[in-house]
Amino acid sequence: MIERAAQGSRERLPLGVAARLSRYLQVLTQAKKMGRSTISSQELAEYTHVNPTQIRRDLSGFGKFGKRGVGYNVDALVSQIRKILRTAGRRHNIALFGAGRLGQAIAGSEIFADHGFRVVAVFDVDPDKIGMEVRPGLRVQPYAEMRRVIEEEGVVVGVLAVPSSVAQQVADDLVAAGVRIIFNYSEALLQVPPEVTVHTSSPAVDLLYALYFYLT
Ligand SMILES: NC(=O)c1ccc[n+]([C@@H]2O[C@H](COP(=O)([O-])OP(=O)(O)OC[C@H]3O[C@@H](n4cnc5c(N)ncnc54)[C@H](O)[C@@H]3O)[C@@H](O)[C@H]2O)c1
Repeated sequence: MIERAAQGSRERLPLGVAARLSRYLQVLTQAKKMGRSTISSQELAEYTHVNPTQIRRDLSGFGKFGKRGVGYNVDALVSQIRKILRTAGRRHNIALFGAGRLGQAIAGSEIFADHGFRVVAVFDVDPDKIGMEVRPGLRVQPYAEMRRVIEEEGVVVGVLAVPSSVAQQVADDLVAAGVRIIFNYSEALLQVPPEVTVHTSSPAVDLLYALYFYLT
């Protein structure tokens, strides 16, 4: 059903559906890394906290991949969901702001590597950090260069690993540079125009969410 609604049109998926598909994709990618070839809707439910009926409904368009008693074929489901989320075969370039403790950890790790995300630029204002190699082949660039680099590299996501006090300014500059997705690690409440999406990552909030399931 979702497949039919999304394929062949530029129509957007409802936010809830897109969010659930992303969660299924996350679990499926982990399962794949662990060498699993099939997964049941019951297991997907346990890992995503989405109820199995909802999962089966969401994935009803993938009927031929879901076999009773066997579950879904992980590879097939990953590629179908990527197609629907329009991430199949695409590379999404990320610019990271702040090369401090968190920024260096992000740049040096593979946390954004799944699903085609790649950190292609890192910016800082601290002269001591500019030029520093955060990953082989990736050096910290001066913040003043952000606009030019964003255009040249086709950056679509800005990740904020800067102090909260400067996060709004960086967000404003990103919006002015045409970036429409901001992943915010700082605690600042960011004001952005409606066409811009801000995702704030907070381990404490994620833990609260986990606690909610534990307590009920
Ligand atoms: N959500 C999380 O999981 C999580 C975890 C750790 C830290 N944080 C937050 O991430 C942010 C960074 O934390 P940290 O420990 O790495 O701090 P840090 O002080 O080590 O690093 C911050 C870096 O930002 C740079 N910076 C300052 N202004 C800038 C600007 N305008 N443009 C680009 N770079 C700029 C600084 O020079 C510094 O290198 C903080 O807001 C912190 O609260 C979030």
